[in-house]
Order: sequence, then C-alpha cells, then structure tokens
Amino acid sequence: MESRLPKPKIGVKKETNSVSKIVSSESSSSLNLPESTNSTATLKDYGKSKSGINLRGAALTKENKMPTKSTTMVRSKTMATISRPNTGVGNASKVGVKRPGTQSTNPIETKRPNIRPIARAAASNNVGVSGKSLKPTGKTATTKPLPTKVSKWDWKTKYEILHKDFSSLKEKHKETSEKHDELQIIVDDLSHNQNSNVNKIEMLETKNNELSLELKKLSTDNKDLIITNEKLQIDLKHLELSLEKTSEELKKHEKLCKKQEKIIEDMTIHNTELKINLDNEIKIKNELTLKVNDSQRLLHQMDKDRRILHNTIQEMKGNIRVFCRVRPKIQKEEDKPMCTINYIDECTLEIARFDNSDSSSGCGAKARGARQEFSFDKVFPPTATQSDVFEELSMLVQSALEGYNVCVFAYGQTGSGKTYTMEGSYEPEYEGMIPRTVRHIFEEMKEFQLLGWEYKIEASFLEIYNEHIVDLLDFNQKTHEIRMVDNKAKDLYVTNLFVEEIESPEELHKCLRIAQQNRAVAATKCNDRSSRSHSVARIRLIGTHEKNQERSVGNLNLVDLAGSERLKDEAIARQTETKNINKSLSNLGNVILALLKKQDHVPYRNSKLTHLLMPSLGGNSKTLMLLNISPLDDCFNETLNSLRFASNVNSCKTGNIKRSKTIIQ
Ligand SMILES: Nc1ncnc2c1ncn2[C@@H]1O[C@H](COP(=O)(O)OP(=O)(O)OP(=O)(O)O)[C@@H](O)[C@H]1O
Repeated sequence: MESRLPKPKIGVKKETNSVSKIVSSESSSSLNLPESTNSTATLKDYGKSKSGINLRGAALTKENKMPTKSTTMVRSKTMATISRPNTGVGNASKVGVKRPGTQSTNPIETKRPNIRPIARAAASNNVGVSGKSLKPTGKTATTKPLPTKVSKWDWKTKYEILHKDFSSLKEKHKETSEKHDELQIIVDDLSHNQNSNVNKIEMLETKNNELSLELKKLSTDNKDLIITNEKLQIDLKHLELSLEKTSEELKKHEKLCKKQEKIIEDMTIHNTELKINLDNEIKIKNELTLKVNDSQRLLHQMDKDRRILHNTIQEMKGNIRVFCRVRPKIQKEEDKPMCTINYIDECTLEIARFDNSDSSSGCGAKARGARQEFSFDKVFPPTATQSDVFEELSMLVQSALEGYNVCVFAYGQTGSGKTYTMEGSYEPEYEGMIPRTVRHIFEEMKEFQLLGWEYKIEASFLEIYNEHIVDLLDFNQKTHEIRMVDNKAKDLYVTNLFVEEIESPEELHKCLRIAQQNRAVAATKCNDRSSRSHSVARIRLIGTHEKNQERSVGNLNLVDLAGSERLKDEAIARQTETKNINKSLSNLGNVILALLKKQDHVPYRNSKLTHLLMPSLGGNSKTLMLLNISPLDDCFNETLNSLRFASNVNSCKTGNIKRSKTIIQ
C-alpha cells in the first residue's frame, strides 16, 4: 500500500552554502551521491530523479528541512493508530490519532504512545547518508532490560525508563549530529561543485545560445546558399545552353573567318595590283591636272574673249535694240478686220490699213493707203512662240550674269500683248520672258559655276501707278523714292523696297506670282484685264570668283509698261490713270528724242518711268525694247504710232557700256 504521506523532496538552496537538513528516511537511504559532480549529464540526471537532489534553483522547503532532533516516523504495525512525533525535544507524550472502527482495550496503551525507541529504529536502519554503515552503540547492548509492565506507583522504574529513553535519545542525537556533520561536509562539497557547475552550465548555456544563434544564422545562410545554388544551377544550365550556341556560332564564324582570310589574301594581292595601278593613275592624274590647269587658263582666256566678242556683237547690234512682235488675232476678235502686214524679212515689216471697199466686188481684201515699212532688230510674226522670242533675249540674260546692266521693256498699245510677252501664262509652253529669264539665270549659273563663279540673287518687284512707286512684294504702304547709288555710278535704287534673296527658280516664280496678283489692273476698251501701271521686275545678280578674286554685279530690269490709250476712248474714272500713263510714255519718247539729238539735257526726271529707266536708256546698260502691236485694223493708228516710236528708239545709240566688274580687296 502506497503511503499517503507527502513525498519528501530534497533540494539545495543555491544562495546558501549550507544545506539545512535531509528529511526523509527513504530519501536518505537513496542519497547515493556521486564522487565527482563535474559531468553536466550526471547533474541533469540527478535533477530528473525523484529521489535525487534538485540542483537547479533548488531550495530546501520548510517541510523538507531535516528536524534538528530525531524526526523519524514509524508506522504502527496494527495500523490502528498513527503516532507522530511532537516538535518538542525529548517530549515523550504523544497524541494518538484514533481511526474510526478501532478501539483500544488496554487503558495503558491508550496512555502510552505506540512509539518504538528511536535507538532501535535507528539501529534497524543502520545506514549513513554516505551509504556507509553506521556503528551500533555499544551502550544499548549492555543496558539491563526494563520490565515491560510498570505499576502506577513505581516511579523509579518509570524514571529509569524515561532516563533510558533520554539517554538513548541523547546518544541518537549525538549520532545524528555526527551524521549531520558528515552530511554537511558532503553538502558543502556538493554546493561548491554545484556553484562551479552552475557557472559552467551558465557558460555552456551562453555558449549554447550563441551556438544556437550561429546555427540559426548558418541554417539561414545555408537556405540562402541553397537558393543561390539553385539559381546558379539554372544560370549554369542557361550558360551551358548559350555556350553550346556560342560554340556553334564560333564554329560558323571560324568557317567564315577562313573564307574571309582567303578573300583577304586574294584582296591583298588585288590591292597590291591596285596600288601599282593607283601609282600609275596618280602619275597620269598629275599630268592631267597640269593639263587641266592649262586648259582652265585657256578656258578663262577664251571666256574673256567670248565676253568681249559677245559684247562687241551686242554693241554692233546696238545697245538699245528693238524687237517687234505682232500678236495673233484672239478668239473674240475673229469678226474684226485686220491690218495688212507684210513680213519682208525677219527684221522688216510693211503695214497698211485694211481696205474693204472692193471686197464686195469679190476681189478680196487689199491694203488701203500707203504702205509703211519698218525695220527693227527682229520682227516676230503672230506665229512666233514665246520660246522664239526668248531665244533672242537669252543673250542679254547672259550679259547680266557677266555683270552688265540689262533692261527689257515691253512697249505697245493696250491689248497689244505686252503682259502676254513678259509674263505669259502658267503653262510652260506659254511662259513669258520673265519666268523664262529666271529659269535661264539658274541654268546659266551652273555653267558659270564650272568656271568658278558663285552667285547671289536678289529680286524686287514694283509698279509705277499714277506716278507713285508701289512695292508689289510688301503690303505695307511706304513712300518710295528713286535715288542714285553714288555720285560716280550711274546706277539707281529705290528706297524702302522689299528685296527678296532668291535661292531657287521656284522662289523667284513665287515672288513673280505675288507681284502679278498685286498689280493694278482694269478693263479697258481693248483689253478686259488691262495693266494700268508700269511694272518693273528687278533682279540683281551678284557673282563672285574666289580664285580670280573677282566680283560682278549685274542688274536685270524687266519692264511691262502700261498700255497707251486714246483719252477719248477711256471712261472718266480712268482718265487720270490714262493721263499719267500717256504722260510717262510721251516722256519716254522725249527722252529718246533728246538722246537721238544728243542734247545736253535729257529730261529723265520728268516722269518716274524715265527716271527709273535712266541707267538703261542713256547709261551703262544693254536695253531691249519689245514692241508689241495688235493686228486689228481698229488699232492701226496706235500701231503706227508705236512703230514710229520704236523705230526712233532703235536709231538711238548710247555710249560704250561698261561691265560692272571689281577686284575683291
Ligand atoms: N502672242 C500672243 N499669242 C496669243 N495671244 C496673245 C498674244 N499676245 C497677246 N495675246 C492675248 O491678247 C490679249 C491682250 O494681251 P495683253 O493683256 O498681254 O495685252 P497688254 O498689252 O498687256 O494690255 P494692257 O496694256 O492693257 O495690259 C490677251 O488675251 C492675250 O492672251
């Protein structure tokens, strides 16, 4: 049967060096302490053991403390009464605990505690704490046995018994003290060992913790390394694949390289041959360069000669030249009679009025009155095309590129074909002199570039309307005056005029179209869209020859004069306009007459037109007058006037003209 008493615990207080007491007899018997306590494992085993010493933070509790006197408890054989020792030392009186269902028959037994002498109990145990057998006390053996029954009044026997008990207890106490001392020594040793072990344990625990942390870290590192390793494995696979590919490509490239090496070898051989050829060609080139230089010198000389010849021819032809162009009948004039014009040769025409008097007799039309003959530098019949006219004019454009001043003006009665000749229409076939001149300039420039000339082109467009200069490229109204470039030069310029720098024929055509749109036009009796102003297209050609350090400036004036008109034919609203037009045209006639008569004073400044054309008419300019005449019989008188006027101009000779050429400083 298991004891219902609480199981004893043995503990060692960590703080105190002295272990108080060892309590249980059971435990004392099993207190088989090891000789050495250095091993942690051994200590742990002790901690685990029920009957062992709890070394970790152990402390002997109060109930576990060994009593200072003998506290051995002995169970009654009868199990009827449990006797417990009283806390008092040497107190023999014991308190009986009655168990239900048990009754004592002996009155003495009820008074006497059922306690066996401790000496006997101790002797029966007879085992020390250290496992050594305890020596039996000799006194107990020699003592005379006491009577078991004592009468009430036998105080002496009672005393002897008590004395004996006391002596026994005393002896027991002494033994116990000895045991206690022995145990104390062992406990001290244990305590000492425990402290050192505790320190070691702490150290080991710290180290263990550190190692655990390190282990954790290492395990984390290990995981990372595993992941990295996996990635590296994947990368390795990729790299292996790419290595395979690269190896394949390398093989291909190696093959290619071999091929190319062969090609290079061939090419090196070819190169050597080429070098030899090149050397030969360099020699030839040098020889050719020398020849080219000679040729260029010759060409330059020839160019000079050509210019001189060209100029001589121009001079021989006259610096004021006149072309006469007879326009064809247009659709709306089909029913109208025409003058009789005979083209005697390419420079002469004969004109007479149309005589219709005998037509009824069936003899056909014939010239009425005297036939008049006029000779010019060139006569263009109605069949002549724009291209035919420009062919004759193109030489003058070349002169402008060479640095001469050139003036081309279309003169004639209103509706005679001046604007058609100068501007024409947009179709290339019907393009007039101005657009053709522009194209020709750019074509000629290329030729001149081969000779080393570079050109800058400036263009301005103006009209003289009612004796006022109007800028056809600028919408802002400004005052424009005609001024001399300087006292020496006979060239003129117009103030506040918008000058456009031209880079291509398209740009020049664009300017021309703007000017055409801005020009003052009105319907006259002879023309639905009559130009009521004198329009002037001024193109300035500035050429530079770097090598020869030469610079040339040529001015090209392309003038479309307003048509002369009889005042009586005009509407009143247009009379001032017509007066101004006629005035300026008659002034033009006066200037030409003065030049013919070689008068000292030439009235250039009487009108804006003659003032502006002054350098072209009497100065340093090659002038071409394009006389336009209408074939209509109605216009006969005006045509005759124009022919006479043009004829006068044709006989007008200006002095030797000079090319504007300067040496660049
Ligand atoms: N050579 C030609 N071939 C065909 N048609 C022509 C020719 N010359 C002129 N014409 C036509 O005659 C008409 C009048 O010509 P244009 O307007 O050029 O005369 P103009 O002298 O400029 O007149 P204005 O002085 O009044 O301006 C136009 O319809 C034009 O197309």
